[in-house]
Amino acid sequence: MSLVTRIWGVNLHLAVSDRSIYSFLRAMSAYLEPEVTTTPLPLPAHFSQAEQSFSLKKRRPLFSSCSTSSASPPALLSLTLPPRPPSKGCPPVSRVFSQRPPSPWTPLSRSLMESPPSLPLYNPGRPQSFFNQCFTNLGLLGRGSFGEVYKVLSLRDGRHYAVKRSVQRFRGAGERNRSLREARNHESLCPHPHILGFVAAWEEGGRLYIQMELCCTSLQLHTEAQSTSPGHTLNISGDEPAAWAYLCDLLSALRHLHVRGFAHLDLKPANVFLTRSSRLKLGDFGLALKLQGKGAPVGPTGNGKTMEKEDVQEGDPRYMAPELLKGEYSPAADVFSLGVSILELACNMEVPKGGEGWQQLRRGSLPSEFTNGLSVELQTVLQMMLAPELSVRATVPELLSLPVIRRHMWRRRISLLLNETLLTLVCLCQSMVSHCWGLVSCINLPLRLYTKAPALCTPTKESWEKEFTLPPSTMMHSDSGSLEEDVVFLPSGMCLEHSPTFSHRLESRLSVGSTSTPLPNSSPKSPQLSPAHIHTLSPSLNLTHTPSSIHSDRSCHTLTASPNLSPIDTGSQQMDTHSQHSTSANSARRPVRNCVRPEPLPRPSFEPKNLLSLFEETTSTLDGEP
Ligand SMILES: Nc1ncnc2c1ncn2[C@@H]1O[C@H](COP(=O)(O)OP(=O)(O)OP(=O)(O)O)[C@@H](O)[C@H]1O
Ligand SMILES: [Mg+2]
Ligand SMILES: [Mg+2]
Repeated sequence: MSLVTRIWGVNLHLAVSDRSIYSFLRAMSAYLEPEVTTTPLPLPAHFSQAEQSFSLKKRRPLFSSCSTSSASPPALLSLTLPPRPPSKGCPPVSRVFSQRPPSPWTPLSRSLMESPPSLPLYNPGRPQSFFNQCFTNLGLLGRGSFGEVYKVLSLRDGRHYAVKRSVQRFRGAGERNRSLREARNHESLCPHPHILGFVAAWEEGGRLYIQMELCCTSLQLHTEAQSTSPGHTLNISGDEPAAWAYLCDLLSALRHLHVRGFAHLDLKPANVFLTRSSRLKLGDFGLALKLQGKGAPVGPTGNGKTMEKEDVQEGDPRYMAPELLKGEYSPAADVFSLGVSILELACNMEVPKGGEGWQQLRRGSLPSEFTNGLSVELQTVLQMMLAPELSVRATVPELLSLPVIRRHMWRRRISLLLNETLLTLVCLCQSMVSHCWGLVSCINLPLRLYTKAPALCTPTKESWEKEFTLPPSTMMHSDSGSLEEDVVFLPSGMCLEHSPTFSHRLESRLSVGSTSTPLPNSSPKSPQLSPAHIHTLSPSLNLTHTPSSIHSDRSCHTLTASPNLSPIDTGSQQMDTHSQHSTSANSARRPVRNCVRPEPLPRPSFEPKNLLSLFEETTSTLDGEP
């Protein structure tokens, strides 16, 4: 068959036997030909592989912050955008940091400026970083294009938080200012029940650190976990009631932002977080913009003052409002992004990154094959939010005044109130149980002293640090971070990941001593450290249960070190793993059970013991000693 097609004004005569060439050329000419009725929008910079149409959500490997232990780095990375391209116009990193600069700690938030941590918690004279002195790292929660987020235990107040650290060091003043703006914006937007809590921010070693409220997971991971859960069938009808609830929470967050003159500009399910009571919190203010004048749009259609181009960065193209491509920044962009997010969640569909599907959404036409299953009310609200014209698109106050939204808002408030009350009651019960457990431990103590059993102990932070402090000759000065920085992000257990270069550094660190057992998983590509590996690493390493695990379903081991620990035999190791799994729900509240013992003594198991068994075990152990 002969086909005549016109590309860039040139008529091509083709003998087409392959339909795919034909459809490709048609798609190309449809995109390139200027005589189409509506001019297609230019594509955002991130578009490399454009999805041509709408599709159901694909199943992805499950990864949630509540199951970080099973997440491999590739699975995690597949959920995130590619790293941002290196900024132009600044000297190479090696020149900026050729001489390793001292890493002074600079508080950025009001909270830290007004009450910085004092001695003995933080001592600036010590070689450890501020982070390392004030927090225990419990694992990686997630990674975005800008930062890595870790779950931490604050040694100041004993609570758990999330700490976000910028992946790259600032390359120039512009980048630093942009990064610091995230912290400033976040701080000025808190507190609000639907904004992720901000605690503190500081700068150290050319990186930004933001300490914030710890959430269970992101909305993106939550919905993916639900769609991959057993028994869940992949269908067009998503979860409309949940979509209404999400809409209510996020409209409330957006109202708060917009009233304060901010636009988020990166609203998407990955930047929305879920608390244990399933309350949604908007986070990641990396692209948030303080608009000139309350709610005034920025750009050509705004108040005449256009933002400097480098001040504004491109967000995720899937959720991006069409006018952002023309440089018009306003709160209306957030309404569009919220509309796309709700469409995705309500219809369980894959939002197109580009191509015809992307263009179609920006022309205001919803994919009827997906939206037909939704109620008319939700379809109408989505149409109002996804209107391509700024003047037609509904504002947040307009949406909040709709009777259907007001109705759902009430329902949502009541359901959150119930959830949170229930959760408080559960927490109360848990703390009562743990108090009872504490009493039992107190009764055990005199008996242990009497029988001269080794006291239960967890190596102190000081001993841990001592063990992990290398001789100066072995300190590494690579561009990706000093050894000290990796120790800052030292994984505290089997359930966490390392920064990509961590494992081989740990290996070299361990091989400095008498042990030279290599880490089986120590390649930067597979940096996860299994408990079995940790057990076989070195006689100086031991695993202890700590009572500080946050998620009861994920009892974390803590990698600790002590000078005179004995190697752990495989049997007890298996038993540990077993007991950890079988009693994971209780492990968070259980006192530390494994002990530092002299070499010949067998290591006690982690199983809960009563007074009698403890007495018997101790006496038999002492009897067996030479
Ligand atoms: N407070 C938190 N609690 C639990 N998990 C979190 C928290 N903050 C971030 N995360 C996890 O870390 C991931 C990355 O965080 P965040 O979005 O703040 O990083 P980012 O680099 O700014 O991302 P982006 O590429 O969107 O700019 C989130 O998608 C989420 O999975
Ligand atoms: Mg993000
Ligand atoms: Mg961000």
